[in-house]
Amino acid sequence: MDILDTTFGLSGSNNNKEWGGQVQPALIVTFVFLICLEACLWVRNIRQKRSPPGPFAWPLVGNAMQLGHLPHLTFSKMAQKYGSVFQIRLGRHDVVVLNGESTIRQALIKQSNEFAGRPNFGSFQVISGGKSIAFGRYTTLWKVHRRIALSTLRDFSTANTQSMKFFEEHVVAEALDLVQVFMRLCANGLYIDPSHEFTVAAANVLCVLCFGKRYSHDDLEFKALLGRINRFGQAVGAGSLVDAMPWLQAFPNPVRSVYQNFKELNQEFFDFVKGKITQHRNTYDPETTRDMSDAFINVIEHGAGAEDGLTKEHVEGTVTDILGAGQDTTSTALHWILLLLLKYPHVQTRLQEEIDNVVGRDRLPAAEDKSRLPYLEAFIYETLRFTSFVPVTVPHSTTRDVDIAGFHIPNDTVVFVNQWSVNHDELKWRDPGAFDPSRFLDENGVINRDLTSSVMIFSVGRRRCIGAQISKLEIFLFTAILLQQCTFEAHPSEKISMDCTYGLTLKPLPFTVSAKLRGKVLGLPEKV
Ligand code: HEM
Repeated sequence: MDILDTTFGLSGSNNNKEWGGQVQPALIVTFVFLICLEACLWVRNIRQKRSPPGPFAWPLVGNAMQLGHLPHLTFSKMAQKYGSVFQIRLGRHDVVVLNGESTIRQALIKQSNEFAGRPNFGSFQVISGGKSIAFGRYTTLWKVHRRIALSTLRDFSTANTQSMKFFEEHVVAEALDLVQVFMRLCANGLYIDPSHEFTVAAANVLCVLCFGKRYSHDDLEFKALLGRINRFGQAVGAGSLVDAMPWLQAFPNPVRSVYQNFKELNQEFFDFVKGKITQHRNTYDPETTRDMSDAFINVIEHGAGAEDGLTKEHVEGTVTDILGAGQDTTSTALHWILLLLLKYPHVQTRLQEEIDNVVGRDRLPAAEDKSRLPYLEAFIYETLRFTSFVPVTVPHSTTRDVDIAGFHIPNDTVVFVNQWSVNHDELKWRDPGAFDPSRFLDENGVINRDLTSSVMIFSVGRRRCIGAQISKLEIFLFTAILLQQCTFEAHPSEKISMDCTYGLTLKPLPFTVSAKLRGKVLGLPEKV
């Protein structure tokens, strides 16, 4: 014990004192050297005027400590100082941040190939068994993979009248089930936290598409799985920090624990999907396509995908991606919608009046009613704009040396796209910090399509979300049906807060709601 104390202990060791005497000045000299080096590089970049400007980056951490709890807000402030294209440093990576509609469109649409990459982050390899579309690098194989995912998703949703009807029926069934769950849980005026119910509803729409199966709101195994997906968005940031600063893995710290957790939850989620795909393979019949898993097995393992070089693992990767990317985002959207209905009861009343006038009380709202419900559409767009709940896209990277706004960006530079800055640009939106659905309507109540297409939440260009169309339809149907059937009331003693938790998606803080039936519930169509 004595030996251990004198060899490794902090006090009473002559060795340590000797080392301390040599190491401390050495550390100080190294640190000063690094600062000088950083300063020289920073000044050189500014002089050259070729690299985008940006704040001074500290050795080792760069600007990581300056981003704060809501980085999109920090980026928007920095853009006011440095311009719409600026550069920060995160650990060992230079990161270019793009802000504002014209700059982002210039990069992601006009120079779409150059900005379509994803950084070569180790943490991205952990996702969807390393075969993710959303986190995959921009290669020829990736393009085939994405094309198959997008066309299969369309075949099962919006490709034609028949697929649209199929998709709509499932969403309507899920929305009506949600009404019944709300009625059961809110009986006798009880207030409930709706987050789990929205998560299950959004996940079920995708599970029906992918596995031909939906789950009960009380299914414990499904509940645990969804909890993992929900934590994904929060934990993915820790992965990126570890990629930027690998030394964070060397000692116990909160980022290291979150990253460890991130790896585990990805593995568990991937294993769940793998089990489902195995069941599909065991009962696969090339003559009958039961659901999207069958369709992916068909095209990837037995069709064009295999010829192009896709493997069996791409089937699991695709389904994991679709469930992961689609569930959390859509349920978060529904969550914000409900919170805003509670905060602005007069908006809720106006929406119900519009639905009652156009649809009535004898049938359910349908997709084809959309064009005759402009205030509802305006309300949904304003929710997407105002909350901007995917404030920054998945990180992009450049695929070759490229120039933008007069600045030179080398190949393989990490690029952050600040969608929030587009939706809150004071030059574009009157009073962007106010929630006002009417901003999208002209004096005759007609929706302004130029404005709605300026709302940026699904990104644009080669990496644009593949689920944009189905989630817009889903959000429309859920909102219309819930509002036609129920009135939602906030807890009288609860302050309605717009504060949120930060991750890949911004989520409202927990709140409670009471739902009251407005009349008789219309009949449930047949469910899977
Ligand atoms: C309101 C709902 C949704 C929002 C706000 C949303 C938003 C986004 C955003 C911002 C991206 C990143 C784009 C970029 O990096 O530039 C993305 C990518 C993606 N989303 Fe969505 N999404 C939603 C729903 C869905 C749904 C329902 C699905 C699947 C059915 C889906 C599948 C994907 C996939 C596969 C990608 C990766 C695309 C790529 O890297 O090429 N998303 N989404």
